[in-house]
Amino acid sequence: MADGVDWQKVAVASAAAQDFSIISGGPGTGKTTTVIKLLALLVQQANFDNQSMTIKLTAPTGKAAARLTESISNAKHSLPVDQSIKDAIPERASTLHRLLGANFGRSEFKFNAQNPLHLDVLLVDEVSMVDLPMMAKLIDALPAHARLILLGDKDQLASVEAGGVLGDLTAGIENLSFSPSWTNYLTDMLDNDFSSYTQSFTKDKWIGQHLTLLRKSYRFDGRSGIGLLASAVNKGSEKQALKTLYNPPDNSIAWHSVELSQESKQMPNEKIDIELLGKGYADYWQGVRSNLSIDLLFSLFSSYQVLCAVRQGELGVESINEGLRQYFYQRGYLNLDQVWEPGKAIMIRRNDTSLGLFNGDIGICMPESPDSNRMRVWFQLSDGSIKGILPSRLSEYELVYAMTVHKSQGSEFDRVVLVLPEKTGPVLTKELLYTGITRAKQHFSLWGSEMVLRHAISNKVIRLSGLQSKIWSNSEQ
Ligand SMILES: Nc1ncnc2c1ncn2[C@@H]1O[C@H](COP(=O)(O)OP(=O)(O)OP(=O)(O)O)[C@@H](O)[C@H]1O
Repeated sequence: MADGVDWQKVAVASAAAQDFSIISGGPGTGKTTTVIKLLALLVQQANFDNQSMTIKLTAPTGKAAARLTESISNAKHSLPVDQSIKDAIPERASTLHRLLGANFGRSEFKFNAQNPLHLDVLLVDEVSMVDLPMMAKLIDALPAHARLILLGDKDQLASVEAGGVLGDLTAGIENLSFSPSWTNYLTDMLDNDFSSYTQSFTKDKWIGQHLTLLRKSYRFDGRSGIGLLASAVNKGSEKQALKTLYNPPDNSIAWHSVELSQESKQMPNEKIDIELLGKGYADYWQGVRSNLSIDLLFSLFSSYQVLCAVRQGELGVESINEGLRQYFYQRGYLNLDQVWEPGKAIMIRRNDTSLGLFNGDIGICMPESPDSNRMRVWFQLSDGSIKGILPSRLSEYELVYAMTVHKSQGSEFDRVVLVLPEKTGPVLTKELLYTGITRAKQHFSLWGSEMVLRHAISNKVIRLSGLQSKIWSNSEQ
């Protein structure tokens, strides 16, 4: 293997030279930093050739698109390039549904093979959440000359729907091999020796040159509690994960071990401490009482999140949400008689294109104006703007003081609490744990029994789509 390779540079060299590339990396490995430089380079090349270039940014959910909008606009401002180049890079990302022109009441998208999208470069973030049918529709809608760049973390949970496209496409990414011509290209461009990558190259490993794995996290020190725990879980190492939890190297992680009763070995004999979970929202409720702006309330709300691995059961998202609602009532934050009142936070459960809302969008209930009693549910749209909707117009939604790990994909929070279920089960996998842990930027705390935790770490998602075998079947991974 080539030593001292800067994989961010490899990613740029790869995506600049080819129409299709995938950049995978864990949190803080520099996906945005890399891609913003890549976009600047593509614009510069187009300017040089006297061509205009239309770039579009997209992500599977509103939340992920809002994060992409924020991170691209931040990264763009610190780019050391001419303003004209910055101006050609968009800041606003849309959801995939919006990009493809979702039509209310119709299953077909406006943009498709017959009516392709108007763009030259498409950047898709959080690709781990995109399922196979959606990816197929997206590829169909691309014009023939388009350049497609996919970003994501291959180790995260795959989409709940059919087919984990990113996991399948990147299955052999840890052991890449390159064709001799590609090796020469990288060697010339980057001044590193890539010759060891040609050794096991066979023709069917064509995809290797389209993949780059960013390996170094600039956000977490690899030796921090969150970094060590995420890496232990990712490697499936129960021993290292438990060692990190029992003897954390710093105060970025906490472990609330729930002991199992001797008789059943299945039920925790200690209930979860709802008060402790609820206290994490104290700043948010303070903000609600002080009538802070919706922007500020969203930022307070997203600084803390309770996550659950499952929906049902005593430690599932439904009962934890109910427990939190009762706790907020006891604290005087909520009045259980009122359906809609300041501070109630919900998540949309079904796309509603007529309202411009998508499954997973989060809404906060607050008065229409500071001196009004009329409530609206406010949503932060993918472009960063805020939209207020009359509660009576909302149909399928649920409370969101706690959410499932699946729903948390594409979001990050300063502090995360992950509640494991009482019993093991097929949904509890190392990918789910890894996704939950890596949602936390500053502090992660885990509630659950050691037995359930051990099971989760040793349980891998089994992928059912045929894409992986089609691409990698003859390759040694
Ligand atoms: N090569 C680098 N050298 C120093 N700092 C870097 C480098 N690459 C990225 N960073 C810094 O690391 C932090 C995370 O980078 P970035 O936001 O690009 O990562 P990311 O993979 O997009 O993260 P995520 O998707 O998890 O939000 C940023 O503060 C960025 O400035």
